[in-house]
Amino acid sequence: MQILKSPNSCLFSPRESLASSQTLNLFKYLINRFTSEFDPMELLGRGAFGRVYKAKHKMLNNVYYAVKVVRCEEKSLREMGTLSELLHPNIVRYYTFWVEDSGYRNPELADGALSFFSRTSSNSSAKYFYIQMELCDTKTLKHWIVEKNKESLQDSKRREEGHSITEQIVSAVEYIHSKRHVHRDLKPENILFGLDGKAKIGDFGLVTQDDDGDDNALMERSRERGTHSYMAPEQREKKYDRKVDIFALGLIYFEILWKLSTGHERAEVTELISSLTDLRTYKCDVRISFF
Ligand SMILES: Nc1ncnc2c1ncn2[C@@H]1O[C@H](COP(=O)(O)OP(=O)(O)OP(=O)(O)O)[C@@H](O)[C@H]1O
Repeated sequence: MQILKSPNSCLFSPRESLASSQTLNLFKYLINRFTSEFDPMELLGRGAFGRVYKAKHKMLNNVYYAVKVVRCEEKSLREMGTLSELLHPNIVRYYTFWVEDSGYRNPELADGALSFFSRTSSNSSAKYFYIQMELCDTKTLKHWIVEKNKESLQDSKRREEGHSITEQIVSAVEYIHSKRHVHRDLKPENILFGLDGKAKIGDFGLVTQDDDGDDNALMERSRERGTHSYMAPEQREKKYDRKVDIFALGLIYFEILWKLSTGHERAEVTELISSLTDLRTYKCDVRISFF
């Protein structure tokens, strides 16, 4: 029997050598699952906490995903926990997640040494979540609104498409609330378009639990961030509930259908929606009465 000599002078038979190379591959896979399983193709975007890559699955033909790489923190755990519970055509689909010791970075993908990776590199114990999600278009509802604002407001296509997009978002928010979650950061930038053309709510980084069963109870919450311009007045306080999402939806609906050019127009709309606090519901009659 031929005996192989390993670099560290242990002796391996061919069978042992095969077993050890398989173990090594498994080890490499566990350490670098992202690059073992996927070919990272493109940096799709970066947020305050992470980066999102377009990645091709190595073993599947023409199957692409969005993989978000974020530091392991409570916020990202909350995001994954919620996403894993949700399955809806208008919510960015989550597949799975895993943890690695380092955050992927590739200068060839315009992925410079900026942001959270370099900031955290001094912390050798930092771990990273890799969240495998449905790949969407990089153009969000924000882009859609900016494009439509360049066109005439009389454009009937804006209304037609706008109503369809609104219905899809409302359906997703209803579903999120039915699962007793509050998104808390609804805004056009967080509404993506799937490759199937459907509107999809993403970025569940601020998601929280709604109250347990009592629709009228207001939960005591840590006063958390969100996006100021879409935030319901009560969200700046400690007690609020899912209606904060309906408030943001109301503003988004206005922006989808109308060009809010000035701060004054925006303030008027915000005031109108605030005055409807008690009516904030998904019901069509309220949505129609906005106009
Ligand atoms: N599933 C996806 N498919 C395609 N692009 C995506 C997907 N998810 C995110 N992106 C892109 O990556 C960018 C960064 O997303 P990410 O959720 O990390 O940041 P963010 O929305 O700015 O949130 P944060 O509030 O955490 O900073 C988004 O703006 C979007 O353009």
